Amino acid sequence: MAKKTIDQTEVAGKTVLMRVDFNVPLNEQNEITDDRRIRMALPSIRSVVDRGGRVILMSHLGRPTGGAGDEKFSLAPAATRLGELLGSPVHFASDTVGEDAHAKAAELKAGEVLVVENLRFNPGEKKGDAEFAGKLAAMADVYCNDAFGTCHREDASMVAVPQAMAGKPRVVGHLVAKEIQYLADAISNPARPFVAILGGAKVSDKINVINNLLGICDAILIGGAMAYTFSLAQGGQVGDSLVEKDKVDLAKELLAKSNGKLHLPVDTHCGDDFGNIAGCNKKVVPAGQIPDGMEGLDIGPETAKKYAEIIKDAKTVVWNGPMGVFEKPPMDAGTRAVAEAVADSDAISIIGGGDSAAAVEQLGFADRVSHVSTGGGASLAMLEGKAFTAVDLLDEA
Ligand SMILES: Nc1ncnc2c1ncn2[C@@H]1O[C@H](COP(=O)(O)OP(=O)(O)O)[C@@H](O)[C@H]1O
Ligand SMILES: O=C(OP(=O)(O)O)[C@H](O)COP(=O)(O)O
Ligand SMILES: [Mg+2]
Repeated sequence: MAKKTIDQTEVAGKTVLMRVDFNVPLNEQNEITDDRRIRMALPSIRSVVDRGGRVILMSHLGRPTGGAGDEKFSLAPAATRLGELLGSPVHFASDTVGEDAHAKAAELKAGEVLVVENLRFNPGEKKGDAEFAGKLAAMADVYCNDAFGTCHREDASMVAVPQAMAGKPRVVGHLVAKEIQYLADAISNPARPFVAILGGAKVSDKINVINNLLGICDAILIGGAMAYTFSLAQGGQVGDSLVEKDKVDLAKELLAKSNGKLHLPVDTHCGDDFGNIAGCNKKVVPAGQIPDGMEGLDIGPETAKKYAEIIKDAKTVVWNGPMGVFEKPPMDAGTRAVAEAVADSDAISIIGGGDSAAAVEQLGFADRVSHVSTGGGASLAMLEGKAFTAVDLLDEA
């Protein structure tokens, strides 16, 4: 059923608390390397600003642990970038529900925007804590969810906050409405062969979706760090590669029921210093033969060729997660080769995820795919047919 949108909501003189996904990729200098997630939130923000509403934006960024070094997860660079894109200054509060946020929210004038600091600096966010949610909810008259990349999460800002705002308008933003519509249409009756490509670093999250994808897709191509958990499951050597030991049994089960659908790398490009990829010792080895002291950083050239052959015949492709550490050449080669194969194919192609979107943009393929989605985990959840609690609880149109 269609959800009520921000455009259908009276906002003049009101404060709109908008959940966005400003979890943008940052480089080592803390500069935003891809601002797509901010740009894609502009229509909803402008919709409120242009009609004389006040906007309070909240988001997470990264996965802060509550320890030293968390400063690098500040949303301040995202707020600055938003101001540049809007062409007007944006206020920034150095806390989320503390004194600074309250003072700045109270001073906010019609047509102005306030970004509060990273939601995940508060332990209550991941826990879905009602007290934390209540403090956010009390700041506004309207709730808007425009955080497509986070719609598969049940964090406080996604679920407990709109629950605490029952009785007030709780609506979807442009981006969420548009992404859900596009993905639902593309995957409800996919042209076949239907190929899923899975990579990236969030192995423990994303390995869980493979079970359902085996029943939906014709081929699943594995790259990124997930490959090494499968290598371990096959008794291979993974050196210092990123692995999820407690997912090895699941990987074994998935291999046993794969029915030839699950495709694993045949070779791996590895290196001996993640912190200095350009300058370290590197070599291509057969999959499952990564020496001690080295770690897998990309799929090898034979794997890229094998995957390109499968992609060539695909009619639908959904891709989440880079094939390697694409930010650091030469470990961009696998992601580039797969992106090229997807761009050259005549398949409907959807590439989703904060980092995957950055990869296709930086490698120059964004204009040659059907849809670049702001959500990785979120688009996979849609592909699995999972419902989003964070959207279901919003008002019907
Ligand atoms: N072999 C690997 N080892 C470590 N990190 C990897 C490897 N392959 C890819 N990555 C990293 O995965 C990250 C993206 O993962 P993820 O967040 O799951 O994807 P997305 O944002 O597209 O959903 C990238 O920053 C990339 O450097
Ligand atoms: O970047 C995100 O997802 P993605 O890496 O799957 O695209 C979202 O902001 C969700 O972040 P989370 O996976 O830390 O909850
Ligand atoms: Mg990511």
